[in-house]
Amino acid sequence: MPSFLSGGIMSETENAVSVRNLNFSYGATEVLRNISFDIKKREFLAVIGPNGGGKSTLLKLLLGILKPDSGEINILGHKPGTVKKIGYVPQNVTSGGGFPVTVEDVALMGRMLTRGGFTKQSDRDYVRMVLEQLQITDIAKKRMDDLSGGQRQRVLMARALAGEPELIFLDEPASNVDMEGQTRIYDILAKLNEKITVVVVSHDLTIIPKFATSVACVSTTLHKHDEAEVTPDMMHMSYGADAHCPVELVAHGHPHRVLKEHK
Ligand SMILES: Nc1ncnc2c1ncn2[C@@H]1O[C@H](COP(=O)(O)OP(=O)(O)OP(=O)(O)O)[C@@H](O)[C@H]1O
Repeated sequence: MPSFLSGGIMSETENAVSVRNLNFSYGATEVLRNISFDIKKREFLAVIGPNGGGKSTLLKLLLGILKPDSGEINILGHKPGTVKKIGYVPQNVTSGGGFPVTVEDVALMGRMLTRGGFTKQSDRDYVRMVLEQLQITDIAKKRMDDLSGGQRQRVLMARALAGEPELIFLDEPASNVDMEGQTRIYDILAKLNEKITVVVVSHDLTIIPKFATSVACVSTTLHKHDEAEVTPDMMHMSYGADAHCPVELVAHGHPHRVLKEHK
């Protein structure tokens, strides 16, 4: 059976993402200061950091939704917003948007956004296969307004994957999803990561040892480690000077595993 997990032809640039001296403020609120980092192709980067640290803002800059105050961003060899083969799953999908569109239509729109032209039967077949792999075929004809938050999140993931991206950004993709759904999402991302670059913002540090190949901590500045480990510096940046293990580390049954050093 064909699978969207087997697609993804990489373009020729060495890095999927390169950022140099990036600065961004919302008015007088400085959000990101002098950030430089690279994401290599086929990395699985986990982006962590405190609430309000600038993680979502960074993703929006990489996607070209926001413009930097200064600095350079290169995505698959191009300027942000000009590359089609990028998937994005946004955070907090709290409403269906009030549009009378079905799940199938949303996923198909994702495919047509990156591929252009008219919808062919092959596009419909591909979308059906993506829905199957995400186990949402049963809701294909439902309207977005009639879905739970977790279902909507999976539909937006389907929309991103339907475009056969080379690089996918996900902002807390499992936040509205139960444990079984979370495992399914991360298993799919791990499989996708055999072919494409994955960047996931997550508060759940337990994904790091299981899935990530690198970790970046964003708290106005950015510290990146090209290994799947959270250092004491990152803990300090994310959770403050008196940081103890976050609840998720214990609750998911992997206490302390991601910590290089724990005091
Ligand atoms: N549209 C906006 N206008 C003004 N300020 C904003 C806007 N969006 C975000 N901010 C502010 O920018 C800062 C960074 O927000 P951002 O959402 O990027 O952080 P985050 O790390 O993704 O947070 P969280 O983990 O809570 O999702 C915060 O202080 C936030 O209040």
